[in-house]
Parts: sequence; C-alpha cells; structure tokens
Amino acid sequence: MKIAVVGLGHMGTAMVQGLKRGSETLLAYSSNEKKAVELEIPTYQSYQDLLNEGPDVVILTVPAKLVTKVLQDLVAAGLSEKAVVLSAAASVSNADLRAAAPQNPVTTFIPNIPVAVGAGSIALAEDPTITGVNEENVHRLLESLGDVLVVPESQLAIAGTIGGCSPAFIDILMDAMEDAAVAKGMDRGQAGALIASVVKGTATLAQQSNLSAADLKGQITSPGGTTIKGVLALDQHGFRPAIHAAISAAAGD
Ligand SMILES: NC(=O)C1=CN([C@@H]2O[C@H](COP(=O)(O)OP(=O)(O)OC[C@H]3O[C@@H](n4cnc5c(N)ncnc54)[C@H](OP(=O)(O)O)[C@@H]3O)[C@@H](O)[C@H]2O)C=CC1
Ligand SMILES: O=C(O)[C@@H]1CCC=N1
Repeated sequence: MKIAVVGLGHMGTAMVQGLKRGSETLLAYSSNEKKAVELEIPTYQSYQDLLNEGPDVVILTVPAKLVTKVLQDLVAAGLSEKAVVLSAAASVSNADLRAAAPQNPVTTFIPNIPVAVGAGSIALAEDPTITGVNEENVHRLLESLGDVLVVPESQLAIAGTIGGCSPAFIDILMDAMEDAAVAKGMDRGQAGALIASVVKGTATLAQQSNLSAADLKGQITSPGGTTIKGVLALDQHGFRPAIHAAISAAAGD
C-alpha cells in the first residue's frame, strides 16, 4: 500500500517513524523540508503533487481545527474516491470526515506518540464507510503500530484521552521521580533509565498477569513496609484526585 501522511508535526513524524518499520510505501505532505530529509521519505509541498503519486491511504495528522479544511482541499485537488482517509485528530467526528469527503471511506482514530517505536495505543472508532478489504487494511496498518482498541465513537474522547494524552501525564510522573532520585544523590541519566525500566516492567506485568492495578499494587505494599508509606503520602498530596482531574479536563469535561 501507498500511505500518505499529511502534516509532519509530532504525531505525523511518530506515525512515519512507526510505519517505516514495516514495508509499506510512505509519502508525506509537509512544509518542513528539514523534517522530510530527516525521515527520508518523498515529501511534497502541494496536494496535487502528493495525489499524483496515487496514495491508497491518506493519514491526516494536522491540527484538529484544520482537518475538515485540509480534507476538503485534498478532495478539490483530486483525491481518488478509492483512497481511505484516516484522521488522527482528537475531536473530529466521523460525520465531519464524511461531510468533507463524501465519496471516500473515512474514519477517525486517536494514536499516541509511542507508535514511533511500534508500541502505540490506538483508539479506533471505525466509520461504517470502512468495509471489506479497506477494513482489513486499516486494521493491519494500525496494528503494525501497536495495540488497537475498537471503541464506539461515543467513547473515543475518553479512550483517546487515556491513549493519546496520558503518555504526557506519565512523562510528568517520570520527570518528578527523576528529580526526587537526583535530590537523593542519584545520577540523572541512571535514574531516568531505571524509571523507564520500572514503567515498562509494571506495564508489561499488568498486560500479562490479568490482575487489576489494585491487585498489583497490593503485591508491592508489604504490611508495615515502605511502599504503603509512600502510597499514603500520595493520597495526602492529592495524587488520585489530580489524575482524575487531568483525565476529565483532557477528555473535555
Ligand atoms: N501529539 C500527540 O501525541 C497526538 C496528536 N494527535 C492529533 O494529531 C494532530 C497533530 O498534532 P501534533 O502533531 O501534536 O501537532 P503539531 O503542531 O506538532 O503538528 C501539526 C502539523 O500539521 C501541519 N499543518 C499545520 N498547519 C497546516 C495547514 N494549514 N495545512 C496542512 N498542514 C498543516 C504541520 O506539518 P508540517 O510541519 O509538516 O508542515 C504541523 O507540523 C492533531 O489533530 C492532534 O489532535 C492525536 C493523538 C496524539
Ligand atoms: O494534545 C492534544 O490535543 C493531542 C491529542 C492527544 C494528544 N495530543
């Protein structure tokens, strides 16, 4: 398949980096020539030139408020009716995409930055215009980038927040842990490597054990031990309500 990524910002770049791990042919539309050179894929500055290459799939990774306009412009520039359009934007609905490209199979999904290393978490609210071979291709393509969770569109905002936004929340947790370790005399690089390993190990165990997060926490909090003291300190400092507020705010409540 020929896959065109429109917009090489953070998300578009991560998508290209992830897709480059596979064997699909990649193209991009970008104003950023430096980024295009860095990613080593053919990159175009006009929709016409991009579409002349005949992409089978077009992935929109432009700011959410521009998605509809960009898609309309692609249609006006001659987007083939066979091309499958995927929008990565938070808060753009399938109905918005269908209205902008009425002849095309379209769907909205929300990826996250770890797609860059094939470890993404992708929420897919599949539109009914995606059927048959197109549906197979969309699933294959997204599954090559990480775990795909198919959700009703009514749950895309919350699934997209957990998947798309929370890597930033986890980065903040890791950064804060790193500062605390440095304050106790640890080398920052060593602390960072240890913390990343801890997050990876904790997540891998959660995925493979079938235990709830609460049960896993229970395995670590030895009676009268050190961890429960830290857990109570987190409670005293409002850690849980802060997490609830962050997810609620990002999900648009
Ligand atoms: N960042 C993330 O973790 C996630 C982002 N998303 C979604 O991805 C999309 C992009 O977000 P993000 O990458 O963070 O944002 P960035 O600002 O990093 O990138 C947006 C890119 O869109 C392109 N662009 C800007 N204006 C136009 C225009 N008028 N016409 C065409 N292209 C344009 C530019 O690409 P260029 O520089 O190549 O010209 C720009 O770099 C958003 O819709 C967001 O909701 C979804 C999930 C996670
Ligand atoms: O911050 C944003 O709007 C995008 C959507 C999910 C992650 N980043």
